[in-house]
Amino acid sequence: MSSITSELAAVLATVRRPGDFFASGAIEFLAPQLEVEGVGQIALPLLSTQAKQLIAAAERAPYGRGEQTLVDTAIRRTWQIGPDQVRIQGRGWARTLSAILARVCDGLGVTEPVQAEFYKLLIYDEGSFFASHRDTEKAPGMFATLVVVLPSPSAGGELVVRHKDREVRLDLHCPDPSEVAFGAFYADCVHEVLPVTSGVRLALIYNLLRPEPGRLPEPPSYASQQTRLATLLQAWGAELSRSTTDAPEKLIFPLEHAYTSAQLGFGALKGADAAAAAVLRAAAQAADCDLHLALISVQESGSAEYTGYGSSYRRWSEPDEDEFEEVEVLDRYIALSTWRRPDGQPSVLGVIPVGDDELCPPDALEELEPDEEHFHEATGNEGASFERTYRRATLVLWPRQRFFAVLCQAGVAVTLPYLADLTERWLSSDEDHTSPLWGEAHELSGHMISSWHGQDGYPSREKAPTHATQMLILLIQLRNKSRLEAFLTTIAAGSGVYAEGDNDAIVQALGLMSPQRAAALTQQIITGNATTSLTACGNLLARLVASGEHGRGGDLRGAATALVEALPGDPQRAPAQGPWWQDQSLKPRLVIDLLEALCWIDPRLADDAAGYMLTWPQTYSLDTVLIPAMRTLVQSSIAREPPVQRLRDACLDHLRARIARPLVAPSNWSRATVLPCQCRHCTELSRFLADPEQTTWAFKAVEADRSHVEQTIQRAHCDVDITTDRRGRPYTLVCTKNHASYDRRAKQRRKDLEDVIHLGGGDVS
Ligand SMILES: O=C(O)CCC(=O)C(=O)O
Ligand SMILES: [Fe+2]
Repeated sequence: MSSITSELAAVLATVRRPGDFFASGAIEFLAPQLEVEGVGQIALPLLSTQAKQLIAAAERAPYGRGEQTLVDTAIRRTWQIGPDQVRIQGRGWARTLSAILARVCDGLGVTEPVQAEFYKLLIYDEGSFFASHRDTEKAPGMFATLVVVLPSPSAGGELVVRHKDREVRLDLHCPDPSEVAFGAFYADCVHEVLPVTSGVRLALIYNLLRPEPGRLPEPPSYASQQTRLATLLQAWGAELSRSTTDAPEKLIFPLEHAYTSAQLGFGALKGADAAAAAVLRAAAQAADCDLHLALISVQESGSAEYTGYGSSYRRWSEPDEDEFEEVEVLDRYIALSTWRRPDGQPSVLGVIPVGDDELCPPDALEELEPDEEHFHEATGNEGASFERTYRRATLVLWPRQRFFAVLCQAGVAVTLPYLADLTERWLSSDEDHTSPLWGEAHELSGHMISSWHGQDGYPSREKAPTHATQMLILLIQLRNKSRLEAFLTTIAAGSGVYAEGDNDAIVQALGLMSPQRAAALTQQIITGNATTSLTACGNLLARLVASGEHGRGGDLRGAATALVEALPGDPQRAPAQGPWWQDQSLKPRLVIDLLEALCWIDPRLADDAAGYMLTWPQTYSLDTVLIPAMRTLVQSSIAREPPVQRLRDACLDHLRARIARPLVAPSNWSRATVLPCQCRHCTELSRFLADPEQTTWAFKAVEADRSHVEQTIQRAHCDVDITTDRRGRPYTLVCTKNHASYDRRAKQRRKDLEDVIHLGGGDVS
């Protein structure tokens, strides 16, 4: 058993504090009253005339080197106005600043109180910049710098911040004049302002201080955890790429805080969750893994015990939920859904099942508080039960190269549209099989085939193509012969993958292969499916013959023999019934398809099959199977083939024998009296039936007796119509004799005569 889940969780347990070495963003604001001594009120966005006035009132900004402050426009070229000359007021400004501070503290991971001290106003005109430097501590308690860029049209002037081996480039422009952009970074960061290429960049610089004494905040550093996680993830990925491994397919790390699906997103994680996500994100990147957020939901149900008997005052009220106790969890279902990607793009993933071995740590979901829990009282034959659900946000990882394996866990409802999209893009790219799109489709289809299983439940009534047909059509479009072979082999393996509706696509797929290979695969499909889908298999063979790809007597003989061997015979030895929705009764169409295929492939085999069917008339009923089949076959191209003639003759003999039986209309009202019951009432019924004069019999009796007599009439197919007279109790069953059995026989004879003519048996009347 792989220990990756415990190890990953152990490392992440030490990652508690969120935050990075920088923070940035934009925020809506109400323009402050900005007043500069010697210039007056400044309008925002900044006008170019006022920019000129500001520069006239400003001085060249110096930079610090050691103890000195120097002015050198080769190192720093920008204008500054000191805090004593600048007043920023207005109702909204204090609010804006504290909102900025809250976002900055979040981003830097600072939880203690922070004060922003205005340091200076900077005006960068075209060509202004500030080379790489580190800020000197300008006030006691200073731990970071905050830059607020006010609305003013400009280009260039990005702030580049470096910390250890990382670098970010902050573009603090706000296209919308109702927003200000801000950036902040810890004091130990080296940073620079790139040259402004046009317009003017107007920035307020603040020192961020910790007013209380104590250790200054520092950027959280999880470099060692990150390295350790990356190593763990890399080893896991390598393990998974081996063919035999018990490593989990994905890793699932439940978060601490609760998030609704609307709240779930990488930008909205709180506290330690944000810290874990940030570290995992970097480690995943380094180890070539995908990282997602998702909601895990656990549904449990099981047996419960009623424990509330003690409180007698409740006796007459409904039992209360907390008077139950769980006894045993009997059923548990865990799945992931509501996927969020780090880049905010929509995810193609749907509901994906969770393996027990994927949780980090393995006991992560134990001792959770359920979101919902219900107990149910015991009923007649079932004990008390409970059901409950848990929902949690999680971070989910898998090696990038295993993406398709994970996608397959979402099932064909997700993978088929994905494969269809790849196929369509490949088709319209006009590229060949070396195209990366084709490669992706090849890889995905491989995973799909190896995890393919039969239709769940009974097939829908809709005529939509089955999943197997959709898969075959995509593989045909991709001209991917190896995957087609593999998929046809999966279909051949039985277990409910194959359905008659797939024959069209199967024949098309087989058409891409050599006749020998196609024949071998057909034989496998028939061998694997004939017991459950005989009619479909017969139809497949007939279609294959009709496709004209296969020579007479040749390669299809094996498939044909397999089909003949699978024909049912002795009804005593019929195979066990399949699921209720599968109608396994023999259809005339099977006989038609079978003979059309066999007469072409091997007439001797066709003759064997015909003889076999005549041996088991109970299975191959003349009236419901063979005669209807012959009506079609005598019109077909194989009408003159000996096996067809043989079956036709048998049908004609059967019809003629029945026609020869006398048929006379009854001369009086006496009717057949052989009844399956001799009880008192049925004996009375029998007497009525035998009576040549009596046409109706009124049987006044309680419901049970009436319905018993009614059943006898139905079972014996008596020539009697029944109505119930509801006047007076008990009601009366009114039986009136008719000519039904004579009518039936007369109708049968008309049909028999017609069939004889249809089968070419000549005039027999
Ligand atoms: O203008 C900026 O974005 C940063 C200015 C700066 O680095 C400084 O004043 O020390
Ligand atoms: Fe600076």
